[in-house]
Amino acid sequence: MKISVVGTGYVGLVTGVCLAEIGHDVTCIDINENKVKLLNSGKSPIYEPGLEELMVKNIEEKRLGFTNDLEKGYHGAEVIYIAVGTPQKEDGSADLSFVEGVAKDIAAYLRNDTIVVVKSTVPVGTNEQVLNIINSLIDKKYYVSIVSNPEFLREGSAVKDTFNGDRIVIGFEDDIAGQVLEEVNKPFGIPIFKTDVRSSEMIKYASNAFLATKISFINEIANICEKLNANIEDVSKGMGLDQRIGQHFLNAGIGYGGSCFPKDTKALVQIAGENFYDFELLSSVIKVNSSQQLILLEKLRDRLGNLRGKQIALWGLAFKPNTDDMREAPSIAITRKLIEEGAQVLAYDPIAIDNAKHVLRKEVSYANSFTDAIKGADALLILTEWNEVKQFNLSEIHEYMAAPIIIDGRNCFELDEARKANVEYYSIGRPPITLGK
Ligand SMILES: NC(=O)C1=CN([C@@H]2O[C@H](COP(=O)(O)OP(=O)(O)OC[C@H]3O[C@@H](n4cnc5c(N)ncnc54)[C@H](O)[C@@H]3O)[C@@H](O)[C@H]2O)C=CC1
Ligand SMILES: O=C(O)[C@H]1O[C@H](OP(=O)(O)OP(=O)(O)OC[C@H]2O[C@@H](n3ccc(=O)[nH]c3=O)[C@H](O)[C@@H]2O)[C@H](O)[C@@H](O)[C@@H]1O
Repeated sequence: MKISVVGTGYVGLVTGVCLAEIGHDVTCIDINENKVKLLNSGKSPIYEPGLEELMVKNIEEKRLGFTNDLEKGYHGAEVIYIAVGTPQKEDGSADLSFVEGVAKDIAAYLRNDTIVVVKSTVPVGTNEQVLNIINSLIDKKYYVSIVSNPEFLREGSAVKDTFNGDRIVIGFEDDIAGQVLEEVNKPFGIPIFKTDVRSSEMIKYASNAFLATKISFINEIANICEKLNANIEDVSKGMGLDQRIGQHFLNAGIGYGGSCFPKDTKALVQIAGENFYDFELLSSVIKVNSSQQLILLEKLRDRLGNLRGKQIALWGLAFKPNTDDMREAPSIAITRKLIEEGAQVLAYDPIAIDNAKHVLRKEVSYANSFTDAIKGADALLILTEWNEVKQFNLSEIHEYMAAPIIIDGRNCFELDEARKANVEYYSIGRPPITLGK
């Protein structure tokens, strides 16, 4: 099938590459010329395990191309995927200007019947709006139908998720369009859940909101565990063994970040509000997450007192491991506060430093390695659970820090390990390890 994918961000690029891999003839369109140049030279603009290799393979096998020439990009497409951003506006609602812009572009270049698939995360009713925009602008001899196909991939495992997802959701009113999308996706071998367009749009927001709720819930349980000297790791495991609860997304930490949970939870509260419904539970989830992002600082102040002039090392800046994405990373709020309180911050992240430089306060300095960051530090804060962090031999920390104080926002180490390594270790929802204990 001849497919065009509009937007080559985390979702569009992965979708385009994976659709090519299952045999479709794919053209990816982006208005960002630099991105397209990079992509055409076989380089991925984002860090995503396995993506670049698969991309190069499909370019070589002539099933995948990139362009910023809209006429060429849209020409002859039987299916057009919209995968552009839907960022958060100031009031929390979703900014649909990119999606609407693409709808106008599609109308301007349409020369055949087409199925438009909305992959971007959009408020209920947006698919209808997109179809109305296109239909109001095109020659009536062309027939356009719309299919909602929300995306559930996670950054850092996007390619793997695309080939191994739990479900593919397609929402449609036009049965033929639904059948075509089912055919397009069949080679993935993933169960396909069919529904109407509005329910499909809601499935995406409800799924992200539910996952965010799990995280804020377990973080509050962790905070209570700390007061009661219980251990959140065991509490999560014990809860997760109940299949009705499930073991996933019960890792306590410094809260969720990233390009989607923060914006999609806020957008859903906004959508509910516009329809005269106060989504109290989700509003609390968001509030809990904001406080949780700063919980390490409370622990740091408890231990060091005033932070003025203190040298603080940070391990990890990205909102999660295996990605260079810094959007809404907890490190942004944490570094802002540290700088405001007069601390000197030296940070290391294996992948995200280039992006971090654009969003963190300019006072933050960057190290060349994890160990470089902790040399002479008064305390270490762990913000991202990179494998290199989890595999670090804690006993070696004495070579770099005279009196190691570690405040771990991602529970990377077993308490016993910290005890044996003779370090002071404060984590989330677990008893502290203080020297001699
Ligand atoms: N990042 C993620 O892990 C996930 C994102 N989503 C949703 O997918 C959508 C896309 O997200 P990302 O890929 O993160 O966005 P992104 O911001 O990384 O990429 C969007 C791309 O669209 C391009 N673009 C904007 N207007 C255009 C136009 N008129 N024509 C062609 N290209 C255009 C931009 O240049 C950019 O390269 C959002 O709605 C997001 O909520 C859904 C699931 C996962
Ligand atoms: O809509 C989206 O963009 C995507 O949002 C999330 O994916 P992503 O943001 O890439 O990453 P997650 O692995 O879900 O992690 C999100 C945040 O939650 C945090 N998290 C996750 C799980 C957990 O148990 N505890 C926890 O604090 C992570 O550290 C991270 O900051 C969803 O998992 C995807 O299904 C969805 O497609």
